[in-house]
Amino acid sequence: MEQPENMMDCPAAETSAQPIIQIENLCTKFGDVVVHENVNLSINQGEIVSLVGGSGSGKTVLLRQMLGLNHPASGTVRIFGEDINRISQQELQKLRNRWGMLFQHGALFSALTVFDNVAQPMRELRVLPKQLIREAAMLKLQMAGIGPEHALKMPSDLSGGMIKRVALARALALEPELLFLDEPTAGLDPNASESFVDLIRTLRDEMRLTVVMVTHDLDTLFSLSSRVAVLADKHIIAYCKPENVVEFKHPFIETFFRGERGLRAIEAMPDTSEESRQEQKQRQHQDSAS
Ligand SMILES: Nc1ncnc2c1ncn2[C@@H]1O[C@H](COP(=O)(O)OP(=O)(O)OP(=O)(O)O)[C@@H](O)[C@H]1O
Repeated sequence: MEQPENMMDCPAAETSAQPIIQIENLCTKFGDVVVHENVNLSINQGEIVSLVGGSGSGKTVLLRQMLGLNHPASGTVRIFGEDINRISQQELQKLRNRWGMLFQHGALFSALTVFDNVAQPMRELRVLPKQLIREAAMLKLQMAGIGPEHALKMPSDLSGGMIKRVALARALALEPELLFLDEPTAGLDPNASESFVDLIRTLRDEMRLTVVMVTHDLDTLFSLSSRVAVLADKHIIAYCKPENVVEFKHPFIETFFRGERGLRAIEAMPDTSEESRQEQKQRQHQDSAS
Protein backbone atom coordinates (compact mmCIF):
# COMPACT_ATOMS: atom_id res chain seq x y z
CA MET A 1 0.00 0.00 0.00
CA GLU A 2 1.23 3.52 -0.75
CA GLN A 3 1.79 6.10 1.97
CA PRO A 4 -1.36 8.11 2.63
CA GLU A 5 -1.45 10.97 0.12
CA ASN A 6 -2.00 13.56 2.78
CA MET A 7 1.02 12.57 4.86
CA MET A 8 2.67 15.71 6.14
CA ASP A 9 6.38 15.81 5.59
CA CYS A 10 8.57 18.78 6.22
CA PRO A 11 12.26 19.13 5.42
CA ALA A 12 14.76 19.30 8.24
CA ALA A 13 15.78 22.77 9.32
CA GLU A 14 19.40 22.29 8.24
CA THR A 15 19.25 21.51 4.53
CA SER A 16 23.03 20.93 4.31
CA ALA A 17 22.88 18.11 6.85
CA GLN A 18 23.54 14.51 5.79
CA PRO A 19 21.02 11.75 6.42
CA ILE A 20 22.28 9.49 9.22
CA ILE A 21 19.27 7.17 9.01
CA GLN A 22 17.38 6.32 5.83
CA ILE A 23 14.48 3.90 6.01
CA GLU A 24 12.85 3.04 2.69
CA ASN A 25 9.67 1.07 2.05
CA LEU A 26 10.08 -0.83 5.29
CA CYS A 27 7.62 -3.65 5.92
CA THR A 28 7.68 -5.57 9.19
CA LYS A 29 5.66 -8.70 9.85
CA PHE A 30 5.39 -11.16 12.70
CA GLY A 31 3.71 -14.19 11.13
CA ASP A 32 0.51 -12.81 9.62
CA VAL A 33 0.61 -9.64 11.70
CA VAL A 34 1.78 -6.63 9.69
CA VAL A 35 3.33 -3.95 11.90
CA HIS A 36 4.85 -1.59 9.30
CA GLU A 37 3.81 -1.15 5.68
CA ASN A 38 6.04 0.89 3.35
CA VAL A 39 7.46 3.07 6.10
CA ASN A 40 9.86 5.79 4.92
CA LEU A 41 11.91 7.94 7.26
CA SER A 42 15.03 10.01 6.78
CA ILE A 43 16.84 11.55 9.75
CA ASN A 44 19.60 14.08 9.26
CA GLN A 45 22.70 14.71 11.29
CA GLY A 46 22.06 16.85 14.37
CA GLU A 47 18.30 16.27 14.42
CA ILE A 48 16.31 15.13 17.44
CA VAL A 49 13.45 13.05 16.06
CA SER A 50 10.67 11.72 18.28
CA LEU A 51 8.68 8.62 17.36
CA VAL A 52 5.14 8.69 18.70
CA GLY A 53 2.09 6.52 18.20
CA GLY A 54 -0.54 4.59 20.07
CA SER A 55 0.17 1.47 22.06
CA GLY A 56 1.16 -1.34 19.69
CA SER A 57 1.65 1.02 16.72
CA GLY A 58 5.18 -0.26 16.17
CA LYS A 59 7.46 2.38 17.72
CA THR A 60 9.65 -0.06 19.63
CA VAL A 61 9.84 -2.41 16.66
CA LEU A 62 10.88 0.51 14.43
CA LEU A 63 13.60 1.42 16.93
CA ARG A 64 14.70 -2.23 16.99
CA GLN A 65 14.84 -2.21 13.19
CA MET A 66 17.24 0.74 13.40
CA LEU A 67 19.36 -1.13 15.94
CA GLY A 68 19.48 -4.24 13.73
CA LEU A 69 17.57 -6.28 16.35
CA ASN A 70 14.50 -6.86 14.14
CA HIS A 71 14.65 -7.56 10.43
CA PRO A 72 12.37 -6.26 7.69
CA ALA A 73 10.08 -8.45 5.62
CA SER A 74 11.07 -6.04 2.84
CA GLY A 75 12.60 -2.60 2.44
CA THR A 76 15.89 -1.17 3.67
CA VAL A 77 17.30 0.41 6.81
CA ARG A 78 20.48 2.39 6.21
CA ILE A 79 22.46 3.76 9.12
CA PHE A 80 25.53 5.87 8.34
CA GLY A 81 24.94 4.87 4.71
CA GLU A 82 25.15 1.09 5.41
CA ASP A 83 22.24 -1.27 4.77
CA ILE A 84 22.33 -2.91 8.20
CA ASN A 85 20.57 -6.05 7.00
CA ARG A 86 23.12 -6.69 4.26
CA ILE A 87 26.35 -6.38 6.23
CA SER A 88 28.30 -8.96 8.24
CA GLN A 89 27.95 -9.26 12.04
CA GLN A 90 31.44 -7.82 12.34
CA GLU A 91 30.52 -4.75 10.27
CA LEU A 92 27.29 -4.39 12.24
CA GLN A 93 29.27 -4.45 15.49
CA LYS A 94 31.50 -1.65 14.14
CA LEU A 95 28.37 0.40 13.40
CA ARG A 96 26.96 -0.37 16.87
CA ASN A 97 30.07 1.21 18.36
CA ARG A 98 29.05 4.44 16.61
CA TRP A 99 25.70 4.65 18.36
CA GLY A 100 24.50 4.59 21.96
CA MET A 101 21.22 3.30 23.32
CA LEU A 102 19.44 4.35 26.48
CA PHE A 103 16.86 1.74 27.45
CA GLN A 104 13.65 2.71 29.20
CA HIS A 105 14.60 1.33 32.61
CA GLY A 106 18.24 2.36 32.54
CA ALA A 107 19.43 -1.23 32.09
CA LEU A 108 22.51 -0.96 34.29
CA PHE A 109 24.31 -4.08 35.47
CA SER A 110 23.17 -4.35 39.06
CA ALA A 111 26.33 -6.18 40.16
CA LEU A 112 28.66 -3.47 38.80
CA THR A 113 29.48 -0.09 40.33
CA VAL A 114 28.50 3.14 38.59
CA PHE A 115 32.08 3.49 37.33
CA ASP A 116 32.28 -0.10 36.04
CA ASN A 117 28.94 0.24 34.26
CA VAL A 118 30.32 3.16 32.24
CA ALA A 119 33.79 1.66 31.76
CA GLN A 120 32.47 -1.69 30.53
CA PRO A 121 31.77 -0.79 26.86
CA MET A 122 35.29 0.66 26.64
CA ARG A 123 36.84 -2.46 28.23
CA GLU A 124 34.98 -4.64 25.74
CA LEU A 125 36.89 -2.96 22.90
CA ARG A 126 40.05 -4.53 24.42
CA VAL A 127 42.33 -1.87 22.97
CA LEU A 128 42.16 1.05 25.38
CA PRO A 129 44.69 1.44 28.20
CA LYS A 130 43.32 1.33 31.77
CA GLN A 131 44.22 4.93 32.56
CA LEU A 132 42.42 6.23 29.46
CA ILE A 133 39.31 4.19 30.32
CA ARG A 134 39.39 5.59 33.85
CA GLU A 135 39.61 9.18 32.68
CA ALA A 136 37.04 8.74 29.91
CA ALA A 137 34.52 7.02 32.23
CA MET A 138 34.87 9.78 34.83
CA LEU A 139 34.45 12.41 32.12
CA LYS A 140 31.28 10.75 30.77
CA LEU A 141 29.86 10.61 34.30
CA GLN A 142 30.66 14.28 34.76
CA MET A 143 29.03 15.14 31.43
CA ALA A 144 25.91 13.28 32.56
CA GLY A 145 25.85 15.27 35.81
CA ILE A 146 27.14 12.49 38.11
CA GLY A 147 29.89 13.63 40.49
CA PRO A 148 32.96 11.47 41.31
CA GLU A 149 31.58 10.78 44.81
CA HIS A 150 29.00 8.47 43.21
CA ALA A 151 31.45 6.46 41.08
CA LEU A 152 31.80 3.55 43.49
CA LYS A 153 28.12 3.30 44.38
CA MET A 154 25.98 0.39 43.23
CA PRO A 155 22.90 1.02 41.02
CA SER A 156 20.64 0.02 43.93
CA ASP A 157 21.94 3.07 45.87
CA LEU A 158 20.82 5.54 43.17
CA SER A 159 17.59 7.45 42.55
CA GLY A 160 15.63 6.93 39.32
CA GLY A 161 17.01 10.18 37.87
CA MET A 162 20.59 9.19 38.72
CA ILE A 163 20.15 5.75 37.14
CA LYS A 164 19.05 7.44 33.91
CA ARG A 165 22.10 9.70 34.03
CA VAL A 166 24.50 6.81 34.61
CA ALA A 167 22.80 4.87 31.80
CA LEU A 168 23.25 7.93 29.60
CA ALA A 169 26.94 8.18 30.56
CA ARG A 170 27.24 4.51 29.59
CA ALA A 171 25.46 5.12 26.26
CA LEU A 172 27.99 7.93 25.60
CA ALA A 173 31.00 5.80 26.58
CA LEU A 174 32.21 5.19 23.02
CA GLU A 175 31.63 8.79 21.87
CA PRO A 176 28.64 7.91 19.68
CA GLU A 177 27.44 10.04 16.78
CA LEU A 178 23.91 8.75 17.20
CA LEU A 179 21.86 8.21 20.33
CA PHE A 180 18.67 6.15 20.66
CA LEU A 181 16.45 6.87 23.65
CA ASP A 182 13.48 4.75 24.69
CA GLU A 183 11.11 6.78 26.90
CA PRO A 184 13.99 8.83 28.38
CA THR A 185 11.88 10.64 30.97
CA ALA A 186 9.44 7.86 31.92
CA GLY A 187 9.26 7.45 35.68
CA LEU A 188 11.01 10.75 36.46
CA ASP A 189 9.35 13.52 38.48
CA PRO A 190 8.78 16.82 36.60
CA ASN A 191 11.99 18.44 37.91
CA ALA A 192 14.20 15.45 37.16
CA SER A 193 12.50 15.14 33.79
CA GLU A 194 13.15 18.78 32.90
CA SER A 195 16.78 18.65 33.90
CA PHE A 196 17.25 15.39 31.95
CA VAL A 197 15.77 17.07 28.87
CA ASP A 198 18.20 20.00 29.33
CA LEU A 199 21.05 17.53 29.60
CA ILE A 200 20.13 15.77 26.36
CA ARG A 201 19.87 19.11 24.55
CA THR A 202 23.27 20.22 25.87
CA LEU A 203 24.90 16.92 24.91
CA ARG A 204 23.36 17.10 21.45
CA ASP A 205 24.90 20.55 21.01
CA GLU A 206 28.29 19.68 22.52
CA MET A 207 28.74 16.27 20.89
CA ARG A 208 26.87 17.11 17.65
CA LEU A 209 24.70 14.07 18.32
CA THR A 210 21.78 12.90 16.25
CA VAL A 211 19.01 11.67 18.56
CA VAL A 212 16.08 9.31 17.90
CA MET A 213 13.69 8.82 20.77
CA VAL A 214 10.45 7.05 21.52
CA THR A 215 8.39 9.10 23.96
CA HIS A 216 4.88 9.47 25.29
CA ASP A 217 5.83 12.59 27.19
CA LEU A 218 4.53 15.69 25.43
CA ASP A 219 6.71 18.13 27.37
CA THR A 220 9.84 16.20 26.41
CA LEU A 221 8.64 15.89 22.84
CA PHE A 222 7.89 19.58 22.37
CA SER A 223 10.95 20.88 24.12
CA LEU A 224 13.47 18.60 22.34
CA SER A 225 12.26 17.47 18.94
CA SER A 226 13.29 19.05 15.66
CA ARG A 227 10.79 16.72 13.97
CA VAL A 228 8.14 14.27 15.10
CA ALA A 229 7.25 11.06 13.25
CA VAL A 230 3.75 9.79 14.05
CA LEU A 231 3.12 6.06 13.58
CA ALA A 232 -0.45 4.90 13.01
CA ASP A 233 -2.24 2.43 10.75
CA LYS A 234 1.12 0.75 9.97
CA HIS A 235 2.45 3.96 8.38
CA ILE A 236 4.16 7.17 9.33
CA ILE A 237 1.13 9.40 8.96
CA ALA A 238 2.95 12.66 9.74
CA TYR A 239 6.59 13.69 9.80
CA CYS A 240 6.97 17.34 10.58
CA LYS A 241 7.98 19.99 13.11
CA PRO A 242 6.25 19.44 16.46
CA GLU A 243 4.24 22.64 16.20
CA ASN A 244 2.79 21.52 12.85
CA VAL A 245 1.68 18.05 13.85
CA VAL A 246 -1.72 19.22 15.11
CA GLU A 247 -2.61 20.36 11.60
CA PHE A 248 -2.95 16.72 10.57
CA LYS A 249 -6.37 15.17 11.05
CA HIS A 250 -6.16 11.68 12.50
CA PRO A 251 -7.87 10.24 15.58
CA PHE A 252 -4.53 9.52 17.29
CA ILE A 253 -3.27 13.05 16.68
CA GLU A 254 -6.58 14.53 17.85
CA THR A 255 -6.40 12.61 21.11
CA PHE A 256 -2.70 12.81 21.78
CA PHE A 257 -1.77 16.32 20.64
CA ARG A 258 -4.96 18.33 20.71
CA GLY A 259 -6.06 17.57 24.24
CA GLU A 260 -5.44 19.99 27.06
CA ARG A 261 -1.96 18.60 27.84
CA GLY A 262 -0.89 18.80 24.20
CA LEU A 263 -1.94 22.41 23.81
CA ARG A 264 -0.30 23.32 27.12
CA ALA A 265 2.94 21.75 25.91
CA ILE A 266 2.72 23.66 22.61
CA GLU A 267 2.21 26.89 24.54
CA ALA A 268 5.31 26.16 26.58
CA MET A 269 7.45 25.77 23.45
CA PRO A 270 10.08 28.50 23.52
CA ASP A 271 10.03 29.16 19.78
CA THR A 272 6.29 29.01 19.13
CA SER A 273 5.18 32.44 18.02
CA GLU A 274 2.26 34.22 19.63
CA GLU A 275 0.53 34.18 16.25
CA SER A 276 0.73 30.39 15.96
CA ARG A 277 -0.36 29.93 19.59
CA GLN A 278 -3.43 32.05 18.90
CA GLU A 279 -4.16 29.94 15.79
CA GLN A 280 -3.95 26.72 17.82
CA LYS A 281 -6.27 28.09 20.50
CA GLN A 282 -8.74 29.34 17.93
CA ARG A 283 -8.79 25.96 16.21
CA GLN A 284 -9.39 24.14 19.49
CA HIS A 285 -12.17 26.60 20.27
CA GLN A 286 -13.81 26.00 16.89
CA ASP A 287 -13.49 22.21 17.29
CA SER A 288 -15.04 22.16 20.73
CA ALA A 289 -17.87 24.40 19.50
CA SER A 290 -18.64 22.11 16.51
N1 LIG B 1 8.81 -10.46 18.71
C1 LIG B 1 7.52 -10.25 18.40
N2 LIG B 1 6.75 -11.26 17.99
C2 LIG B 1 5.46 -11.05 17.63
N3 LIG B 1 4.84 -9.83 17.66
C3 LIG B 1 5.58 -8.79 18.08
C4 LIG B 1 6.95 -8.94 18.47
N4 LIG B 1 7.43 -7.72 18.83
C5 LIG B 1 6.41 -6.86 18.67
N5 LIG B 1 5.31 -7.49 18.23
C6 LIG B 1 4.01 -6.86 17.91
O1 LIG B 1 4.26 -5.73 17.09
C7 LIG B 1 3.33 -4.70 17.39
C8 LIG B 1 4.07 -3.40 17.67
O2 LIG B 1 4.77 -3.54 18.89
P1 LIG B 1 5.64 -2.36 19.52
O3 LIG B 1 6.26 -2.92 20.77
O4 LIG B 1 6.57 -1.82 18.51
O5 LIG B 1 4.54 -1.28 19.88
P2 LIG B 1 4.77 0.15 20.55
O6 LIG B 1 4.27 1.16 19.59
O7 LIG B 1 6.18 0.29 21.01
O8 LIG B 1 3.76 0.05 21.79
P3 LIG B 1 3.86 0.60 23.30
O9 LIG B 1 3.71 2.09 23.24
O10 LIG B 1 2.69 -0.04 23.97
O11 LIG B 1 5.18 0.15 23.86
C9 LIG B 1 2.49 -5.20 18.56
O12 LIG B 1 1.29 -5.70 18.04
C10 LIG B 1 3.33 -6.30 19.15
O13 LIG B 1 2.52 -7.28 19.75
